[in-house]
Amino acid sequence: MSKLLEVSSLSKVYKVSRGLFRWVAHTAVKGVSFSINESEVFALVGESGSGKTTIGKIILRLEKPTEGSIKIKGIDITKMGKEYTRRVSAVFQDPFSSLNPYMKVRHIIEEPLVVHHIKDREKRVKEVAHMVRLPESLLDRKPQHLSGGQRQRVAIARAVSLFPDLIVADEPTASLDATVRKEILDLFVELKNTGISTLLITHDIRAVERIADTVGVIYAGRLMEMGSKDQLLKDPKHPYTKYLLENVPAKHPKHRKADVIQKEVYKDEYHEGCPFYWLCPERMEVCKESIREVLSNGRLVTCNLY
Ligand SMILES: Nc1ncnc2c1ncn2[C@@H]1O[C@H](COP(=O)(O)OP(=O)(O)OP(=O)(O)O)[C@@H](O)[C@H]1O
Repeated sequence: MSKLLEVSSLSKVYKVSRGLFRWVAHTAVKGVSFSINESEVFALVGESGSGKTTIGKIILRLEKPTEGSIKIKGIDITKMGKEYTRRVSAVFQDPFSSLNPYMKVRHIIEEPLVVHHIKDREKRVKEVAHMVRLPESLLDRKPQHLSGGQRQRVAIARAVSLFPDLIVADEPTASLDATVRKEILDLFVELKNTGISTLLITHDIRAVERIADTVGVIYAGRLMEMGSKDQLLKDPKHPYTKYLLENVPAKHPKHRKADVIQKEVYKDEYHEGCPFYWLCPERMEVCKESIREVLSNGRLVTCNLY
């Protein structure tokens, strides 16, 4: 498989206001590197506030990185013009707010084709509607007359209308019920089989289990572990990955473990040490000061235990 997207040493520091004329630096992403192959579903999984969306936004060129670079097929994305929006598209969590309520579905799907001066648009709209299993009879409706699942199909149809190389899908199923969620997730596998890769951004391990090929686990802006889905789910190495897997929401709340992750750990004081230090059952003194990245056979573990 050949490499499609290469993210190298990506960092993002936000300036956060702390009152009048007072700003503090907040590191949302720190030294993250990974690559996505052609026809691959790469899942970036982590809790709320871990930096997943920020990485997605940087890949979509909606945010600028503080450090690091991103290349698509070897070309730096900052050197690419409008062509980049043809190659990389996005699907967001809430299709209702991301779709124009005043436009008919066919025009929503057609919009990127107009921007890129594509001919034969009517044919292409029908083709992509078929690809995402959106009945043609819905093309003349407006988003408010569709169900949540149908709206997300419209958002995906628009995202694939230019046959991109990559879709950045940020929590694409978070607002859907369980059955529709599975159907929408399976769509990304079908798209993969047509050559479209997906970066799935999610906090949901079950979504990862269902469709990912490769998984990156992110915590407090750092990539803690990365490997194939089987490696990661069957043989997790990092104590944080183990924590995440042990805390996959149980079907009934009374079977869930206590949520021990405290928001206070998202502080910037442990610059060079492990951000999971205070919660890690296997922590060592050295983890306060430094953290080691071990890469072997494409599997990464950012932990002093290895
Ligand atoms: N524009 C911004 N200014 C300042 N801080 C920000 C900004 N955007 C994000 N952050 C902070 O950066 C960190 C990472 O946020 P991000 O949205 O990337 O996390 P996430 O893992 O996607 O979480 P969620 O699933 O809740 O969106 C958080 O601490 C967040 O508060």
